Amino acid sequence: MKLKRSSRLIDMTGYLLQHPHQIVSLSYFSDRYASAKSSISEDLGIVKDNFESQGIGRLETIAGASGGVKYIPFMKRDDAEAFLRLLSEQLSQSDRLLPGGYLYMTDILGQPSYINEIGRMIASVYSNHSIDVVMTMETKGIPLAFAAASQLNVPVIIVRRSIKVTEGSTVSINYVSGSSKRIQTMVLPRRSLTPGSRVLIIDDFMKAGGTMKGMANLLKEFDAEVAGMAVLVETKSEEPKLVDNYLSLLKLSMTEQEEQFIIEQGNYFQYYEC
Ligand SMILES: O=P(O)(O)OC[C@H]1C[C@H](OP(=O)(O)OP(=O)(O)O)[C@H](O)[C@@H]1O
Repeated sequence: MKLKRSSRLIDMTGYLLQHPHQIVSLSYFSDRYASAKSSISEDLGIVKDNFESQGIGRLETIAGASGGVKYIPFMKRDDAEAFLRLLSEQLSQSDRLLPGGYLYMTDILGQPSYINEIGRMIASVYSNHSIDVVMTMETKGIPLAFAAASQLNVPVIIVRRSIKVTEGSTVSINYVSGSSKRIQTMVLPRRSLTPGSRVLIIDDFMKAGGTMKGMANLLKEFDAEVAGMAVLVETKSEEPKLVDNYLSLLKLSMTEQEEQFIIEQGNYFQYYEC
């Protein structure tokens, strides 16, 4: 369809935002808008400048016959800090503290506007880590995993607590979740991962880190590698954690009697590169 430049720019922006981490050729846009590649190239320059000035992300150019442009979602630091302040304020409501040092977050995990921003923050850190798959443990980590995976344009695999007849042959391991101090089981269908896959592990909450460690150990059974670990909230207690090199957006600190708590910034910005 032949469009004037302003309409092309709007449609092109929408298309790129809906196809993160995917190479889109100039020929595709040239055909889509019945416009010369030189015009498309100028359009993409305008979109690129706007993405970067607005902190929406980056537009990478890939040369060669199979080249084109690729939209890389990226949240600029000011926006990330502002969002963490908002999230921290929400999670600091006094009635959120649960027995056992947990935090009630189910409402946040069910709110797409929050989940999408958290996904974008995590994807901003791992956009150039060659992630093949995002992995999480049922249940509360699932929305976070999908939000990050959609921004990274990779699939999600979900670790289950028990064998499901609907998932074919499976690999299972036992682990100790520091939270419960009980031996628990992790199960993943054998066909979930190919050897050598680079996996980003995501969860909503980390206490002792046993769940994250279990998922990292499960990957060894598939000859896959941990390319990153990210949690929304970690606890300040239960140090040292059972895993290292994980990213947390927020940190929960409690008084001795576990009656009062504060939400602090996690270690996110140690991993964040402008
Ligand atoms: O760091 P750890 O000491 O291992 O604890 C973190 C676990 C515990 C909690 O899961 P649960 O609330 O037990 O399970 P679900 O996500 O299904 O609600 C959380 O979602 C992490 O997966």
